[in-house]
Amino acid sequence: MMKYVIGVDLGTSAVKVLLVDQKGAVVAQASQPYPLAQPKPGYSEQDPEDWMRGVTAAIHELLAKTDVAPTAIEGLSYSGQMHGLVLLDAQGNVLRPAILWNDTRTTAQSAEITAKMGAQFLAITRNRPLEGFTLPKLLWVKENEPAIFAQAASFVLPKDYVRYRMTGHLEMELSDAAGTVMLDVAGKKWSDEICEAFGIPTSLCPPLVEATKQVGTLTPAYAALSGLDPATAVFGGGADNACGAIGAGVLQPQQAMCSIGTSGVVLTYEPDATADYHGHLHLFNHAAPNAFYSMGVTLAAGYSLSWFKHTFAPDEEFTPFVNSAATSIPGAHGLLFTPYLVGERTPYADAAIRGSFIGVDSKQTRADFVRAVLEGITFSFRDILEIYAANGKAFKQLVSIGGGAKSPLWLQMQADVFNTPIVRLTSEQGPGLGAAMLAAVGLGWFATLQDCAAQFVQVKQVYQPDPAAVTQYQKLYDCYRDVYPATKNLTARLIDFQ
Ligand SMILES: Nc1ncnc2c1ncn2[C@@H]1O[C@H](COP(=O)(O)OP(=O)(O)O)[C@@H](O)[C@H]1O
Ligand SMILES: O=C(CO)[C@@H](O)[C@H](O)COP(=O)(O)O
Repeated sequence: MMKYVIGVDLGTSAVKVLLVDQKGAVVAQASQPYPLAQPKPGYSEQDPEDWMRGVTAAIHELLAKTDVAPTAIEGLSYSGQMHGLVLLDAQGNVLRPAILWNDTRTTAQSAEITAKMGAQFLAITRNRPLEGFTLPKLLWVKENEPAIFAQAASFVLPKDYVRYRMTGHLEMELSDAAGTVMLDVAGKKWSDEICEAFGIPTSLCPPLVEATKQVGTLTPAYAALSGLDPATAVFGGGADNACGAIGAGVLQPQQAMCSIGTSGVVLTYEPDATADYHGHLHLFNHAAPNAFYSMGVTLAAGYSLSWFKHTFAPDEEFTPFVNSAATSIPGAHGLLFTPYLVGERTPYADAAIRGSFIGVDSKQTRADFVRAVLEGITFSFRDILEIYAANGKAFKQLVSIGGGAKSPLWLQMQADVFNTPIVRLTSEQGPGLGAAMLAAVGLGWFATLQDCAAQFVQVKQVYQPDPAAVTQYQKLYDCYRDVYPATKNLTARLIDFQ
């Protein structure tokens, strides 16, 4: 009898669930969106209850789409949006809305961490204390909501909360824990030094669990609610970018991926923790055992496109809207866009920068604006590749995943802007597939994630750079690079008018 696993990808815009068989075929998938609240400029929050509603509804939809018996689904694991702070009281109740990875209210706390620990912080956590990471969020709650902080008994990350609700086991998984910047990344343990320096009781930090470790099974109550079998084995899961890398087969040195979700990421596998990008890129524990990955992050990648669509074409379908950019040309008839809608992380750690359209001309059409948005997002990924290049790393190809990888036009644009072949997989659901692979390996179906990738990760097409477009895009990228310094002070002054 064929056996199955489920990968639950708890994204920022939606939860995606994948039912995958032992051969790696995605036999069914379902998705449920949830809202994102921005109560003030720079704030970004979600209600963990919305995640639970979304996950359960998506599992119902998944089961309804197939006649696979729940008892044939042997395991389930997760991929989760990173860094989001979920504060729990002693009974496991959520104390306030989750503060997400793209929330930048924490500039003062980030500066405070740098002032206090500086280079030592980078040496322990292998990262700079950027606004999006969890420790500055914890400090923000401690300083601004002391009554809530006083009630906190533990904190978890988004997918760890969902796993807790499904199994009753409260743990934090290692690859995601790295993104709290409270971890000794090379030592794979909580840093007592950091907790002590910032007055965070170590009792708040839950036990750590590895990605392929079984934490338990579903509670009878959640099994009854979801329609899954109570014996379903539940595994730790991973940070969405770690899972995206696994689902893209990025499991060897020199392999790299580009992910266009709500955020945008360029990531490469690091076999050990010796890589040193001096804090210009993140370095985290991989969900693959004893490995690491480095990455740069564009805060508003797919989010910029979604913002543009819901603002100017709310009633159109995504695919024709994106395809309308084909009627424009490289450079969008002289229009450039920078995707700094919520500030930026890589290469500019700047919560105050905002996006811009430069070169608006009366001959331009809406298609030019769509094209400029796609190009601006893609140039922001090129910025990350330039950091890798400055550190001696050039990639032979990049595997492209995430919602943005649905678009052939955007995939070709990536090949042209990066002057690098772009690999499209049979499914763009890299993080969800990675989550399913963690369950498959946890169940012992494969000895290693690499063995599992050889079976599960299938290439659909490779997009080769077009030399004429590469030349055009090089000139345009040179202009793009000049937009940040020219708009930094100007857009910061406009924030007061928001
Ligand atoms: N047909 C499409 N073509 C190109 N991009 C798309 C398409 N549909 C959605 N997207 C982009 O994909 C993004 C969502 O990607 P996804 O990987 O699901 O994100 P997340 O995991 O953050 O929820 C959206 O912000 C949107 O810009
Ligand atoms: O903050 C980061 C990585 O450091 C983001 O990449 C989040 O992990 C959200 O991912 P998506 O929802 O865009 O997949």
